[in-house]
Amino acid sequence: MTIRAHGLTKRYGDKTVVDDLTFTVEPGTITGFLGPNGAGKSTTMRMLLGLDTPTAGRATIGGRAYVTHPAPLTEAGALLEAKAVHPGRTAFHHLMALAHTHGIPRSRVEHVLDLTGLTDVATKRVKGFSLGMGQRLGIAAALIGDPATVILDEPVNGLDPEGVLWIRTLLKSLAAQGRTVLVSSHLMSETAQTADRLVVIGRGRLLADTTVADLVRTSGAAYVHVVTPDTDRLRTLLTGATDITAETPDTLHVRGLTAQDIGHIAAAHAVPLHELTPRTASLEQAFMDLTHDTVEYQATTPARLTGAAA
Ligand SMILES: Nc1ncnc2c1ncn2[C@@H]1O[C@H](COP(=O)(O)OP(=O)(O)OP(=O)(O)O)[C@@H](O)[C@H]1O
Repeated sequence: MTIRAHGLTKRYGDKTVVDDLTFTVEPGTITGFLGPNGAGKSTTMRMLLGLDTPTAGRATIGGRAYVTHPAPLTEAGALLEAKAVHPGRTAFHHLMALAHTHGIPRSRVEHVLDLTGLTDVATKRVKGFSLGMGQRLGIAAALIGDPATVILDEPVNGLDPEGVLWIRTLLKSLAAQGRTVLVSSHLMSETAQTADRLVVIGRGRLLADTTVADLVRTSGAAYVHVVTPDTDRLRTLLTGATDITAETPDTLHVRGLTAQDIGHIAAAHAVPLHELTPRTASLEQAFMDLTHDTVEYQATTPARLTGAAA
């Protein structure tokens, strides 16, 4: 089932939290939904699921609004932040109650408990659960209807490294089964290890709808590190470069040309090269470059620490 947001907009008073967002999430892929804190990810996900009404625009799953599906839990399962679970209930009873109201058999409850590694604690009360166990229970609930579409808001929150790895494997298997997987995060490096595509937002606006590789390539942070005894000559030959900086007397950092382009040009003009290395920015850097202007709360150094005030 394809998820589509078309011109999706949400305003609270005069604040536009989601601003004319249009994107598509395809089946069989994991799409990472990225943005700094407060970018509007949760609000967008809530609108996809019909929990918030858009001020303008439309959100559809499989061509129709989520709430109009006859059996929504089998169409889309979701983990949203701060999901209320009755603390006195056991994990098993929580899931059974959910299954019961949706005509889902007990065998499916047992299956999702097993899938999320909660079988051994299924009869424990939820109030004794760690953050990670609560998160696993939320994921079990999201998967209970065997949904074609899975929407998870910050699923790795509170998980230890083993849990993070488990989530990654789970998401990959869900996508491999042909499901549509949309997963939000504010952690680029974590998302890049799992996602096929990235939808990046900042202050509610679409900043990129791309693949990980393309994001790094187009972020402007990729360059080629060139070492040559003849930097002056090479500089004059690299007319196609968008930017050339001299790092040391024999080192150039070249943007806008590939290592292959530079190698060919140098060979054609018999300029000796001692090093020719493509260097890409870290994903974290690419993400920060992209979202920098949209971060709500920029860190500033308090005057006290700079010695400006006693
Ligand atoms: N009910 C509401 N009334 C007013 N403002 C709201 C409401 N819900 C969210 N906001 C504001 O909308 C903005 C986006 O919030 P949202 O939770 O969607 O962002 P997010 O990208 O999910 O952030 P985070 O990563 O911190 O969870 C924030 O500035 C938030 O304060």
